[in-house]
Amino acid sequence: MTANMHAFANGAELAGKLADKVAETLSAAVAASGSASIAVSGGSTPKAFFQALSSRSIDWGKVTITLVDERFVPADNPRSNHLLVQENLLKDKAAAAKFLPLYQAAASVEEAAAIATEKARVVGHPFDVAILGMGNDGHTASFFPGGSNLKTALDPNTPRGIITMEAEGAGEPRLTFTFSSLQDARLLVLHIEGEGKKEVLAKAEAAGEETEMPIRAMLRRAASPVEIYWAP
Ligand SMILES: O=C1O[C@H](COP(=O)(O)O)[C@@H](O)[C@H](O)[C@H]1O
Repeated sequence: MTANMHAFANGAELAGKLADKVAETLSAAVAASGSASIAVSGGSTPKAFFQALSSRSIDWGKVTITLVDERFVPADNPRSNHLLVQENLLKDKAAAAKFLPLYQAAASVEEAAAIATEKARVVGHPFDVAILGMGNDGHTASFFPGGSNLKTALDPNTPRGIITMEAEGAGEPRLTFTFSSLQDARLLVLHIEGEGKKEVLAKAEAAGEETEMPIRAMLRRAASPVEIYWAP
């Protein structure tokens, strides 16, 4: 519905300010309800933000961290988003947080999605914080253009939970929270960096089909305002 742009001089400044905002939101949630939840993205962008957040003083033992999306690979695979979070966020003060993985050692990605959905029932109604990324093709989470389950993923009537996605640009089969699971996060952030991503965002903000650039679903229909954090 609404998007607010927050532009920073560089990635380091963005990482610090975003970590401050997220820490404030998680601490407020812990104070209000005794627990807090955050779903984060993978990819190359969030590393510095994860490191900044891991040093913030939050009652981390009451915080559950999960992923917006994941590849169907175990946590020791270099392409695993879990591994990225393990190495950059689940350390320092944040080492006390609980982590809820999307990958499950199941016989199929469909089975893994069902197990992960069951395990995730306890968090995110709504998430206190969701941090989205965006690929150069306009995907967010694992909502890929041409994705096998894209229609279901973006359907507002698809229940909260994790579904599978396969797409040409995705590499491995994916596990992804649905649009309905993420769009009402109390703090909904789109974290992007670089001039190229700014151009992709401008294209996504223009007219066109959601299925061509699935980030449009968030920009157009999310119940929460999308807070865009950008640095060159
Ligand atoms: O595939 C993925 O990519 C996007 C964006 O990644 P980036 O490397 O361009 O920052 C990310 O948001 C998503 O979680 C990840 O699985």
